[in-house]
Amino acid sequence: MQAPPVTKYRAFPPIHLPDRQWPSRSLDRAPAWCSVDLRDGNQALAQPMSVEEKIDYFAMLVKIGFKEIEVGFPSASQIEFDFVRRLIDEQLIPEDVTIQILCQCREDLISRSLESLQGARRAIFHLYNSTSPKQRDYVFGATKAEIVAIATHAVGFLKEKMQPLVAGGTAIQLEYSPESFTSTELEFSLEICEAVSEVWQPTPTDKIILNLPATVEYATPNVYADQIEWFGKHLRHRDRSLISLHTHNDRGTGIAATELGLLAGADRVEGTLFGNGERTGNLDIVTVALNLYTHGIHPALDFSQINEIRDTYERCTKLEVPPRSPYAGDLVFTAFSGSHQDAIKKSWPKQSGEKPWDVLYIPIDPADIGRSYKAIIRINSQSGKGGVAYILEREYGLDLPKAMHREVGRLINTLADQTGRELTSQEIHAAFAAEYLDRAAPLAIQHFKSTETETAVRCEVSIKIDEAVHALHGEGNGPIDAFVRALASTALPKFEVLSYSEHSLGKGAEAKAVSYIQIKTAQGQTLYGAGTDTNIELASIKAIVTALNRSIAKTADK
Ligand SMILES: CC(=O)SCCNC(=O)CCNC(=O)[C@H](O)C(C)(C)COP(=O)(O)OP(=O)(O)OC[C@H]1O[C@@H](n2cnc3c(N)ncnc32)[C@H](O)[C@@H]1OP(=O)(O)O
Ligand SMILES: CC(C)C(=O)C(=O)O
Repeated sequence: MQAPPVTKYRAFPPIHLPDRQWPSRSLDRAPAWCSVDLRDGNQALAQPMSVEEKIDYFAMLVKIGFKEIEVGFPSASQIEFDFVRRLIDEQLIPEDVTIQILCQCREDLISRSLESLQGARRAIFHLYNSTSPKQRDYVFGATKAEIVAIATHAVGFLKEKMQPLVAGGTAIQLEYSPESFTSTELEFSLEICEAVSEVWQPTPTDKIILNLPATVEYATPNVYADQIEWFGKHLRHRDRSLISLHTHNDRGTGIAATELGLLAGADRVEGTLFGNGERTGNLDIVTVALNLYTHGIHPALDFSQINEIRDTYERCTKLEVPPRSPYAGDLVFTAFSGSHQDAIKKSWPKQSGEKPWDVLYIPIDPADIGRSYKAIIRINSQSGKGGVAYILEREYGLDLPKAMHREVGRLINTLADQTGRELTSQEIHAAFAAEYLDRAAPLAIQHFKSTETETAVRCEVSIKIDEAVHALHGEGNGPIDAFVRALASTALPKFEVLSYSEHSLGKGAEAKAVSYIQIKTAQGQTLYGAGTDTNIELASIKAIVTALNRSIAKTADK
């Protein structure tokens, strides 16, 4: 970083809006929502979704209740085009849902996009061109007048070329985005939007959508609100326009900017589930919608099964919802700290069905979105290794070493995938025990005894390998080392012990030791075994044996 003074970057200039109204307003209704997951979200994925994944994702968006869904950029690629065709040809678009497509202001792309829409009942045709001084200069090498002409020419071209489609029964609504709006002079954004409207000729019953994007977030959210309020105040035909917000999250305040933009008078919000999108992402619609809900405003989107939604999202995007992501993250309904747990425990019983939600530290009833306060112990195919380790520790006293979490997590995740439902803690423990504690083949320890000599530890071992019993002995710097050396005399795979940890399990006469041992085979495979016994040495020996049994089984599976 540059040493002070920081001259490399400049502050964003404030907006002159002395009579701004938005700071004293409150949100009192849900905006119109438009999901751009399948376009802005998809275009930001290293591996864009397949047509099948897009179909699944679209069905989920419909189920959530989105009435406007930007489904892609059909002139960009065959896959995007084919997806739009499938939606239309297979009649997958419900009556009350409008698809939206994005297109640059270029004739060939407009024509191709219109082709993709043949037979649709309705569509929002979303045209954009970038308007900021830097974009005008670097990307287009064009004057303001030329930038306006790019947009108005495209709108005129669209209006003319869409006539056969319209005559065939497709209703087209125009959305225009002055891309890089927040970095554009407000007067120029207004000028270009009005020029576009002039060509399109919207009416109060057939409005134009003017989408004002924070293409890259450069300023604090209050600046965005000022820009939106300024734009709405100065727009000539406000009653013929819907003002739409489209924020990104470069400074981490995309959600705040959207909420303030709504206070500033916007009608509509574009965003994605869990904020997927370019760079740091788009606005997270889940959060804005549930923020409204927790203020007593129904968002008209249904997130009552948020785990399922997250599951489809993760499967289709190959992204993960971070554990601290509002509402949907694994850990957001989990209190680890004692004072939080105490306050929750005390306030929860005071909650009655009639009263407004008031449980301390939990701003939303987890049940409303299909979650529970014990979310960490709700393990399904979405759950992480931390949750599995937490359950094994909390319910069974098994304090797995951190490095073991990943492989145990994977084991449980596979099981959850296979069952396709949430797993109970008993099922998780049973799966852990079967894999790590009770694996008694092909090796089974029958007898182990160690004795200390003056210089080393010596062990006598009786071990079953497949069905044959072997008597072995070895010497090392401790019982584990001696056992490893004893096994070296057999035909078993060679390995070394990478890590070892143990703790006691239970108290008093019933107490046992549990031991976790990580081995590395000569082939470079690293994996854990675990063992319990009243004898601490034997617990470790059993852990080595299960690690070896697992290794042999995995090698055989390959
Ligand atoms: C902020 C956003 O997210 S906007 C959406 C961005 N999304 C995408 O770009 C995903 C899909 N896009 C694509 O697949 C491709 O960009 C295509 C198919 C649309 C176009 O491909 P190509 O023409 O091969 O390349 P490319 O996008 O680089 O085109 C750049 C040209 O378009 C011009 N251009 C860029 N945006 C626009 C626009 N909105 N309207 C008109 N012209 C534009 C550029 O000035 C440049 O012109 P030049 O060739 O005279 O220098
Ligand atoms: C096309 C526009 C709306 C866009 O995606 C952006 O500016 O981020």
